[in-house]
Amino acid sequence: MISSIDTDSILRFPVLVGDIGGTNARFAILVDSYAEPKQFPILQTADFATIDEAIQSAVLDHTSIQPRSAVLAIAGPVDGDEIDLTNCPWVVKPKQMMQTLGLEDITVLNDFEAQALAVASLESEYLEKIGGGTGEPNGSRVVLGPGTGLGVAGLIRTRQTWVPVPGEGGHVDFGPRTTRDFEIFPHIERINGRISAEQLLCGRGLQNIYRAVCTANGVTPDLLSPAEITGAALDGSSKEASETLQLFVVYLGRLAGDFALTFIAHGGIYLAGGIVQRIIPALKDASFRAAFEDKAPHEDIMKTIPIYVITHPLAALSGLSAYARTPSRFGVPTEGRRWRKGA
Ligand SMILES: Nc1ncnc2c1ncn2[C@@H]1O[C@H](COP(=O)(O)OP(=O)(O)OP(=O)(O)O)[C@@H](O)[C@H]1O
Repeated sequence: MISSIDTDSILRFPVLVGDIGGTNARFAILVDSYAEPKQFPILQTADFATIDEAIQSAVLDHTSIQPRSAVLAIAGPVDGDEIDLTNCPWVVKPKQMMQTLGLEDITVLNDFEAQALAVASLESEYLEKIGGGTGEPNGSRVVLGPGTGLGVAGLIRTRQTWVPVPGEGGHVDFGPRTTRDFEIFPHIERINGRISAEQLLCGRGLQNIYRAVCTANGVTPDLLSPAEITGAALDGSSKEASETLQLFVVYLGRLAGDFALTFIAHGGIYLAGGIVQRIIPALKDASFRAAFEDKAPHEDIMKTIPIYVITHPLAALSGLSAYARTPSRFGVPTEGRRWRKGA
């Protein structure tokens, strides 16, 4: 019987850890509790028909180590024995994976829980601080990651353990505030009539803001990908791209401030994913922290809360590895998300 906070949590080594996103999947094997993870090259989910095939040919065929356990983080809700990924056709079928891949024990978590586990365990060398504030070591933390979508998770400390709080915070409503916002927002694409934070704060969000800025200015958009937009903003070659990045940073600051208030996150706000790592100079602009702190009547609290960009290239894998080594350090409920041979 598996209890809701798993007391029988020890994982048998070797442990396969995997961070499976919409576009990329990253895997590593932990041979024992002390060894550094053995990493495998990042693979594109589109290159493999199934996750079983990907693990077999990109991991198991390249090592003599046979993992006994697996901890996998996926972008999508973990419900039932067949788990669909949100932005990818793979279906995770733990019972089948035990047979095809020789695993005895499989735990499936949400990708932002994995980011939260990373926040609880990363060394300071992988954190770049943006502005002031001093984190309280045991204070609540929030991780926000604009990537293919927008992920949000909380992390709270209770009874000597870190408890990740997964959620769907990327889908909260996001409204205009400044005069300029009111000019731009009518041109932002809506989903069922509404603008959620994810419509603005992810790769697609950069494109949405850019197109809306171009429409508001009466110019034809000529930059296509999120990378082109941030590239043209950072090298100053496009006025609309520059404004897009400024707005992106301000909107991210506002939303981060809202979640900091929600959790009273004295432990800090942690920004995850590939986009923030690429726009650190823009996040260092005073407008980002100003938007974060602009939360009357709580500006004084906001000033004390630190913000960090996670610079670790494989942060989620590092969080999963920390969990696999000592699951009891973390309050991760595994009921309905852990499959064991013979259980
Ligand atoms: N230089 C860049 N500037 C802005 N956005 C970028 C840049 N390079 C890539 N992107 C966008 O970042 C998003 C992917 O984010 P990220 O690299 O964090 O991946 P992810 O969401 O973790 O991916 P996966 O779903 O595969 O895990 C895509 O929308 C992509 O277009």
